[in-house]
Amino acid sequence: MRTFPNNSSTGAAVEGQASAPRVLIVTAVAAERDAVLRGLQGSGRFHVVAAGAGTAAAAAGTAAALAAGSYGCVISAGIGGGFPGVASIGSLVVASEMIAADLGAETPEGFRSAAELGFGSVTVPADSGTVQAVTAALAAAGLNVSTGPVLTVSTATGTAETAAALAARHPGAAAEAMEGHGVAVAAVALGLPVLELRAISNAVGPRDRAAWKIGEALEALEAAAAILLEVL
Ligand SMILES: O=C(O)c1cccc(C(=O)CC[C@H]2O[C@@H](n3cnc4c(=O)[nH]cnc43)[C@H](O)[C@@H]2O)c1
Repeated sequence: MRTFPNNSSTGAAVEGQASAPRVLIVTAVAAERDAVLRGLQGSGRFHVVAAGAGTAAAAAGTAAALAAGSYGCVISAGIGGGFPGVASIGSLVVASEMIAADLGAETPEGFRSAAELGFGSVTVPADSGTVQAVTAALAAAGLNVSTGPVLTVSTATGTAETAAALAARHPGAAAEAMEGHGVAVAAVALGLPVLELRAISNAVGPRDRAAWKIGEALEALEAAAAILLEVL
């Protein structure tokens, strides 16, 4: 059982189930929230909200939930696209870092990130100890899990060219989704450890919406949530 720094004003977290700090899980849509809730089996220590798609909704929803309650850890969770050869459909990805991958500017020389343009970092590292603990627990449960950077994008990748460009800019990128960096920015603003967990529904590449395995991904998300119960 891990403990986390607690953002309540009443004191530090104490080891043990009864006093362990609460965990906030933020999904985009209700189907993702409901899959997580099924896995959590009614545990009152987790609060799960569907905040909407995209970083603005994710950051605002996370900030609102954190303002209304006391939490020791925040998780962005949902389905996502997996980079071919790194994260296959139906597998899980635990982010090592959450990267705002399309925050920047196009220039005649190509894309420049906001960090390269001098506007500050576009990367939020996940809490490394928790990443290791969660990844190990998911693997021990027999789930197919990998760890690597997860890219937050405003436009889902739909061509092989964009997929290749993202992979080249972010070596080792495991997945892309649309909320992780927003959740992470809100959590870090309050000094809370943050994670991102994605269940892979589709490959990052040429758009083929009919091929998305949403049911399979939601089942993997539910199974992963059941493991979170044991490890957090
Ligand atoms: O149609 C449904 O039943 C359904 C059920 C659960 C989730 C959805 C979504 O469309 C979720 C949108 C959410 O998914 C993430 N996502 C998934 N694949 C990608 C991708 O390849 N690139 C970017 N984002 C992806 C994303 O976080 C969206 O917010 C539908």
